[in-house]
Amino acid sequence: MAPSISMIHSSPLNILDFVVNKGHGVKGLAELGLKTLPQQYIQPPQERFDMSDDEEGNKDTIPVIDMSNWDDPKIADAICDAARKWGFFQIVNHGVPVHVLEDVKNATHQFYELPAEEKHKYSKERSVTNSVRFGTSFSPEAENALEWKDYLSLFFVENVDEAASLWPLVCRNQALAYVKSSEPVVKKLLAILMKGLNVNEIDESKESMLMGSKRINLNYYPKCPNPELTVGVGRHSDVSTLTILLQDDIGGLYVRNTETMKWVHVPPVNGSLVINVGDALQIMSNGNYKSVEHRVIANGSSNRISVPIFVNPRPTDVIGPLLEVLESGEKQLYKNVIYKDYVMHFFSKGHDGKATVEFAKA
Ligand SMILES: COc1cc(/C=C/C(=O)SCCNC(=O)CCNC(=O)[C@H](O)C(C)(C)COP(=O)(O)OP(=O)(O)OC[C@H]2O[C@@H](n3cnc4c(N)ncnc43)[C@H](O)[C@@H]2OP(=O)(O)O)ccc1O
Ligand SMILES: O=C(O)CCC(=O)C(=O)O
Ligand SMILES: [Fe+2]
Repeated sequence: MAPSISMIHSSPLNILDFVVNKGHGVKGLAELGLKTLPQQYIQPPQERFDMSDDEEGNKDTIPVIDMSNWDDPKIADAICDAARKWGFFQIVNHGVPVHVLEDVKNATHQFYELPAEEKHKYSKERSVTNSVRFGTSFSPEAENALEWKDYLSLFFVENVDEAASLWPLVCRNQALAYVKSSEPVVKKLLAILMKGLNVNEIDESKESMLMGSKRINLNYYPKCPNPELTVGVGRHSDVSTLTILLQDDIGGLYVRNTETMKWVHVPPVNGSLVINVGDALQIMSNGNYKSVEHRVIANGSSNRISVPIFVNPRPTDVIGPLLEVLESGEKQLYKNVIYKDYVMHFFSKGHDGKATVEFAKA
């Protein structure tokens, strides 16, 4: 029997069962026509978005960098400066064809249009592989309040073609095309960022640490009955080396300006990709490049999707500040950690802003 709103609301346990265990996700919950947000999603006041942060006066914006002349030293400087100051920037003329971006956005919608029982096949409990996971919120077992987001997460170490044979058919080719066609710009960005740290050659071991594994997430944020009480994604920094984020035209991603501590909107720019430094690169660069806190608000009038590619070390890699950086004599801020341990720590708790990186503090 299809559940009714009153059945769902009657017991707090039913919400979790419906959303997490039965695989309906928050999309299924939103489609029941809820008028009020279930209590499990109510965030503490300090984690809700204060709309006064988004007033006209807050005119800060992250840089938008044109990559068409990427080997121009001015472009390289702009990229390294943005990674040092903001940890975030947008790129245009990046070489990933517009149709590839449109196709992966459409495929994301198509995946979420599948019946719940179809998506549930990819849940942690049922998926035939750890590398394909459909889930909701961030770490529902560890969070005090849930987040208003569903995701499909596709992971691979090096060989994407092999991994992709297990990805859902409805989005497989489109996700694959997006991963493959973004690879040249990822390599260019990493080469520029490494040069900015006096690393002039990326050998095999560095290549593994910088981009030995990837995770592509298809995120879905359904329309929310009380967006002011919850979040799409709570304050966090990514644990990746770099993240390449494709967003649709709805908006709602905010980045912390680490000087003013204000939240700055990342406006959708047609055809652009949002790039951000993750914790792994903050650690390798000994804090010279910043992995900055960001969050996504919930939206009361529109569904939203985004498709981040997290470019990571391999799980077994040991990461720490690069020798080339420490040679200048700066104090070592981070110790060496096994990347898998770092990621397990990240997933073992709810989103807690910049606290994850404490795990690697020297
Ligand atoms: C979901 O909302 C998110 C996600 C993010 C992600 C931001 C990133 O930067 S992702 C990049 C992370 N890096 C990697 O994935 C590369 C390294 N990966 C690994 O080392 C492994 O895949 C692993 C993460 C350590 C998982 O190892 P495995 O041996 O396969 O063990 P599992 O039992 O599958 O998982 C262990 C533990 O982690 C949780 N978890 C695993 N994968 C995910 C995932 N894709 N999404 C959410 N949670 C995941 C899982 O809950 C397991 O804990 P249990 O207690 O449940 O057993 C940013 C913001 C977001 O809102
Ligand atoms: O949806 C977005 O714009 C950002 C999502 C995000 O920060 C993440 O998945 O790590
Ligand atoms: Fe993120």
